[in-house]
Amino acid sequence: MANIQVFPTPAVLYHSAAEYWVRTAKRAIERAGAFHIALAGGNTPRGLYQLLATEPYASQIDWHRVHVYFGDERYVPRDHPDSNYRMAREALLDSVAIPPEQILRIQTEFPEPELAADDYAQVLQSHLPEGEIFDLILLGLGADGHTASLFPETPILTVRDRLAAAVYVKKLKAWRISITYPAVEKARQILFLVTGADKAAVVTHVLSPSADKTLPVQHLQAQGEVSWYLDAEAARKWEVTK
Ligand SMILES: O=C1O[C@H](COP(=O)(O)O)[C@@H](O)[C@H](O)[C@H]1O
Repeated sequence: MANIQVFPTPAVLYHSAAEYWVRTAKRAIERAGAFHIALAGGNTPRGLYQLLATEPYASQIDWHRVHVYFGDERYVPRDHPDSNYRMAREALLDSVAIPPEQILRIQTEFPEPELAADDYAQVLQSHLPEGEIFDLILLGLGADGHTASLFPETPILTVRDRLAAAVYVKKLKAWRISITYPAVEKARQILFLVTGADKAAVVTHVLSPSADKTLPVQHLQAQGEVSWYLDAEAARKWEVTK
């Protein structure tokens, strides 16, 4: 059963998510000496990343022990405005003392997206602790029900033998590279961040136990703890129907 919390504004949500990150990082570092986290891309998490780079959060985290991965990436150069890595770098990674070799971005320099995905699958296998388990994966939710780049009606949804894969998203006319269901499902903790009125319909669908299981996020068989942090706008229809 997921833990679902609704916050009045994105700003309040970001503070709670920053506290969640700090708690989870401290616990992982106490337990294993390292914190392995996969970041979400898109717009929603930017405010969280910016907050983590400031006080009172930044000094509570031992950044030297943080290992950063990405849940998905657009197949664009790393300094492209659409790059998830660029967003995270500008909002957080440039401002904190994570050793560069512990920032494991999805390398989009490969001539084919499949090669970039194969490379990232190897990176995950060789860098994640035994069992390929993330301590925390941050995820978003698209209005069409995608999470990471697990888009509806795409072949990546059936991939279970690799930790990362490439996917062509017809409606975007673009390639993405994403971690796959098995990589997500093994995580110790998953935190979804969803804000904005444009997500209200999909939030209601995804969080209603009786809704048709048509969206990728509904097929996630998470083994660890799952939390949903919603702002009031995103939760508005769900709160009415629950
Ligand atoms: O394209 C993407 O979309 C989702 C949701 O993004 P948001 O801006 O609507 O929050 C995101 O989680 C994913 O990482 C990203 O590549």
